[in-house]
Amino acid sequence: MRLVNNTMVLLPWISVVAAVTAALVAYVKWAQSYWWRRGVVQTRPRLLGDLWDQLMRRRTAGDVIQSICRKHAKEPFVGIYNITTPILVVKEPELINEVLVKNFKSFANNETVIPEGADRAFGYNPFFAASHRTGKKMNFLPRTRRGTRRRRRRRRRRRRRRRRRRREIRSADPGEDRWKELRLRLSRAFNPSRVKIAFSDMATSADCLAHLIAGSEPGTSHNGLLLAKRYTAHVSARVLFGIESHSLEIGSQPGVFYEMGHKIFNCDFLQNIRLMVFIYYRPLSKLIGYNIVSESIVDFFRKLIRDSVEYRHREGVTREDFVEHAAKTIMVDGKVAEDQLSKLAGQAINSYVETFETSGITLASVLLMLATNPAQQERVRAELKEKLKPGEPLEHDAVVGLPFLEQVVNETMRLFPFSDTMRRMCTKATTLRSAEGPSVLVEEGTAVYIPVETVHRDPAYYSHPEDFWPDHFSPEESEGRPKSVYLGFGDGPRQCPGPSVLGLDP
Ligand code: HEM
Repeated sequence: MRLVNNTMVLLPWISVVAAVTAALVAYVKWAQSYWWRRGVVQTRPRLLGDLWDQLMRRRTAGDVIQSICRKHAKEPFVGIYNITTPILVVKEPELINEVLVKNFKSFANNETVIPEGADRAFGYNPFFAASHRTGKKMNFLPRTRRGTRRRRRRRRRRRRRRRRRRREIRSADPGEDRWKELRLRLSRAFNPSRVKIAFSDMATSADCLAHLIAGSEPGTSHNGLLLAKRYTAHVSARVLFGIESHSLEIGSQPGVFYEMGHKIFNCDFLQNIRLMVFIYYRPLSKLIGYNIVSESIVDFFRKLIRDSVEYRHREGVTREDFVEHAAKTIMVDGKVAEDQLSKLAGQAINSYVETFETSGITLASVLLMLATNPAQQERVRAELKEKLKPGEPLEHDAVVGLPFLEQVVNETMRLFPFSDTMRRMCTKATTLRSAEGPSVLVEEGTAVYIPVETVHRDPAYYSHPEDFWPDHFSPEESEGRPKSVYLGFGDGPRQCPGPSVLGLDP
């Protein structure tokens, strides 16, 4: 009797929970039919979308998207969902070129934009900076005629969603071309004389690395990733700050520069949560704050800049590098202007990250590929022996003239691209038309993903897609291959400036 009474009391609550759950599921399923409603082939997402495995860190985004693309091999684009947010994955090379290069105006931003000053480090990185927007009001969809009450309600909901999306983009975008300004600053910082000094620093660091390896006990095995990152930490400290970091000294620990670089990407629990929120639910980032890089790292760089600027001012030392640029900005009447220091620390962290992490991982991958492919390693050695004179200092021109080594680096980045998925944001509504297939109207505020790993391993463009085969980049094999199917450094106006600042052809 009591059991029946209890059930009667709970029944309304159970009904409410069941109704709310049903409504929620119905909403999610409706939202996840966005592409289907527009006639675009889409996945059959789970309740939490297609990128759930990436969120749970079970698989990389590149891997998840590659599986989806292979399932829909014939489609020029596929619709997927991050929970309920629609994303368009563009696979056809001509359309990739359209998104990255030809129609840059419509895809001018990366998916993630951090407003200036919102993050103490990444708010100063061109990658996260918004580019110019036209400011015109967009007509997202063709106007439909008067319909039933249900249709009108749907249209109203759609309009509300669009307004929300516009607001989101505008609040992240200060309205000016901040991206252009940051790119310009970067290219000015790396003028030819600056690159010459940087190259001699790299050569000195390479000598230190060679000494470290030669000085180890016979039979010692080295961790390739650790060695590569100790090298890039050494180079970055010299090139950017003119400091001898000791990260390549025999028998010593990797040093504080290595530790700092490591800490930026291996953040603590709280920073990890901020990072997850930042990637998956950005509106919340505005509430809890971006600041993905921890305060202790910013403090380290703040102190480094202050001490270096003061030291150089005291001793009359000049050297064309980041510290010199900092000194021009923050030295006022022989004193450091503290209010500018945090901004410069943010810029320093970005410059450090760009050299330490990307180049370190790429170098480690090259070492791994050469170690596991002795025949290709032999070809690299033969080229080095032929072109470089033993005992002579390493020269920029000599290194640039090593075509097989370049093929090896390109092939490594084909198999292990630093960015396995490039993520752009539609900044101006546009229609993407595939050569022979369907078209899609991409609305402002829709994320467009380029599946780099998928195109890099497409047998239509690479004869040995899953193997390490540097001849993929020989002049004969490269001939006729569409440019957009190799994206080691990206493409278009937002392409990585790294190779060009070093005088290389990206
Ligand atoms: C092997 C080393 C490197 C690799 C593999 C690499 C890779 C990349 C990739 C894939 C992108 C995205 C490009 C796009 O969205 O189209 C990028 C962007 C960028 N890279 Fe690199 N990079 C490397 C080294 C460097 C270096 C040394 C610098 C410093 C000069 C640098 C500065 C940047 C910047 C500032 C961006 C953002 C560009 C923008 O959005 O305008 N990178 N990099």
